[in-house]
Amino acid sequence: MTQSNKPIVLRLAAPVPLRRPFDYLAPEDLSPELLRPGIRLRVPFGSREITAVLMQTVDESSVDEKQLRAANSVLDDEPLLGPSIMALCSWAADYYQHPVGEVFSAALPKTLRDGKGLSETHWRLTVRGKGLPEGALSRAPSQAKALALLQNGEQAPASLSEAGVSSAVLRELASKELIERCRGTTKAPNPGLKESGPTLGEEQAQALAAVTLGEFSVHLLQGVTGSGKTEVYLRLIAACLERGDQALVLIPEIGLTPQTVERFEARFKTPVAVLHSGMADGQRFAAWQAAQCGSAGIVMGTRSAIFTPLARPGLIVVDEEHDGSYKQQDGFRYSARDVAVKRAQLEACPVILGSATPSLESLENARRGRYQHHFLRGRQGGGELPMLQTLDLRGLHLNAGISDYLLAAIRDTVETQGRQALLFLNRRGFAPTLQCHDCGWVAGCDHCDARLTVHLRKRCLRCHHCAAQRALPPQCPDCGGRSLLTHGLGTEQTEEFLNTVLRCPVHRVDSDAMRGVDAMQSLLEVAQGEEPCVILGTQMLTKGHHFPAVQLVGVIDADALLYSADFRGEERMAQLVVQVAGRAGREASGGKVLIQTHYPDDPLFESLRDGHFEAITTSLLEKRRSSGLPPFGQLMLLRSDARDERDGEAFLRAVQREAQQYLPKDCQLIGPLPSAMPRRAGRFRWQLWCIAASRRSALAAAHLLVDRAETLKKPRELSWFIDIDPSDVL
Ligand SMILES: Nc1ncnc2c1ncn2[C@@H]1O[C@H](COP(=O)(O)OP(=O)(O)OP(=O)(O)O)[C@@H](O)[C@H]1O
Ligand SMILES: [Zn+2]
Repeated sequence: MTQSNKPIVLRLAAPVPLRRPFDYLAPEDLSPELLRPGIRLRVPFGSREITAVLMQTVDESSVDEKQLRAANSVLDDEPLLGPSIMALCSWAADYYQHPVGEVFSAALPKTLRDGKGLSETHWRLTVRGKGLPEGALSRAPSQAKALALLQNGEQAPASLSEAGVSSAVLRELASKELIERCRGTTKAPNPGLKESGPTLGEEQAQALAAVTLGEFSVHLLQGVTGSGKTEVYLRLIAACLERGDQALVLIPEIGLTPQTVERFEARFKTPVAVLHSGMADGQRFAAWQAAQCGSAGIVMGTRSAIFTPLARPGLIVVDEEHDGSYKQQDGFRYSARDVAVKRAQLEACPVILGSATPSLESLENARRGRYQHHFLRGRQGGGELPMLQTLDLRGLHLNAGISDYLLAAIRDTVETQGRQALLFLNRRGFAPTLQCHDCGWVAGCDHCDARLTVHLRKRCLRCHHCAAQRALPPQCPDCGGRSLLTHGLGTEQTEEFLNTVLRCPVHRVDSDAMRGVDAMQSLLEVAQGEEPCVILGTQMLTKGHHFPAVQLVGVIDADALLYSADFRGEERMAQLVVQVAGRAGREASGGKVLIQTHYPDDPLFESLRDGHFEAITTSLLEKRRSSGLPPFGQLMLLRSDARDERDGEAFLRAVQREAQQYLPKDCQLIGPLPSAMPRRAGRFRWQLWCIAASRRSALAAAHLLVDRAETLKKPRELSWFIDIDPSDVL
């Protein structure tokens, strides 16, 4: 009992871009028991009304009480977000130095952020239905069956339809007022299996046995493509469901295809709730609700699914943990993989990070004993890993980037053996440069420090860094010369060349050709169909898809990957080569990978050739250690972005000056430096690097930098943000 008449102060996460919670007074005559963290309220904000989440109630506000406004209404009688998600969001807001209200927004689907209520998705008996005398529906057996099922309590439509009850029957019963809709409440998911998996191999069984459900632990499952990692996930999920718990499975952006979902649905009886950014609000809301109420035993999704509340969390899986799509690149810049580890700790459950090519961060955590490291060294079904071979390009004649040797290998694969070849080239378009042969003019972007890429098919020039696009000029705009040359390579050009020399179809897979989900889907169908063809593409090819009939993999320009300005360039290149190589000949043996390079003696290629991914990561980790870069130092970037060329630098320099003396001793500020592309979309970009030797000082430094940046006067035109653990520094 409160003695004084002190009003209750509500501390709320409001969806506004400010790095602090907001205090409000409780709505009048509201029973205090209703004010539980995790409920939503409608509150006045300026002249608007917004939906905010209650973080906690406090006795006293830091703001003068007379200034506090009262909340208008309470939206939920039960918290939508449980204590662990609440704690996760608060942790993430602090760790990533991001406005707390926007972080909480990541945990709620749009429908709920807009203030609408949970929908009534389940069916239950009405009072009338409960009191129905036995045998009353003997002439309608399917209705009687539905009633019998509902005697055990409410049911989700999915489990009713699985039991053979159609929606027509449900409608009929509802019209007789025997059943009604209700909100789903927490229930144990159906642990049943539709099919049992294969007998596990020894290494799989060892990995499985090492994971104890019901307590926090982190496992790094490292296994080449096709080694049976997914099978280990499936067994763990089965054990998790058996305990009455739910499993959360994260998949990279492009790996989440109907095939992936089908594989899980084929194994388990429990519904699989799927969440990704391309879904309509309604679908997303339904999946969120199935996760939150516990009716879906498996929740599967891309990056943002990591914030989905679960009624009974028991296991988290992050597939292809090294994948770049787990890091959000704008707004709330979190890493879903890292958040997953934190979440597992808060939920007291195990988390499995799986990959053929783990990130250096995870490998180092395993080396230090923070993560348990399990290996799957052999491929399932005996399919051998393809042989890797470098092809010395020095002095060789190239056609659209392709050497005669590679062309012969492609011909042999598709025309002689009737198999498929997969070619990797990380540049879309026809050519990255258009130049005038007479005066040397080069087509550049007006808004970026970048050249325009030639897209011959669409007869245009495009900037790959901003939205700029213009028609292909018939002559040089500077001197009027008519001989315009293209330099460099792109997928369009290689596709065109291959079409002239091969009789089989050439499928191009890049973001120009693969617009929409369906395009990728139909390509995968072609690949499954096993007709002889060439599949030519960018990054998009490397992720998790199965290409069973691929016998030859060609990496057209490995050098472009090797010499990147980003300190992660070599790591990415090694991951990429191993990942594309993994697409070859899973079912059949004798697959081959040809890597075209001018530097066949680079030690990195040597290790790749010998199949020593570990030798590469060991030497890359050594390099990182000596330079103090991640995972040995923690990196954060304060980035600015301004229309004026000097503003950004001046602002970051001022932040640096103000922060320097308060900085923890083991932190270092570097810069300000211009970004690798100093001007992009008409704005000048600068960055201030901060490297900290420990997590604790990193957090302190992040607070300090953000605090200074927020208080300093800045030109109106300038914007800034902090990127904690950035995945790219360009
Ligand atoms: N113990 C086993 N016995 C027989 N077949 C198995 C076994 N484990 C997995 N498989 C089969 O081998 C194939 C590859 O397994 P799985 O998809 O689990 O590998 P993965 O490592 O997850 O591959 P990727 O890296 O591409 O995701 C699948 O068809 C799977 O059904
Ligand atoms: Zn541009």
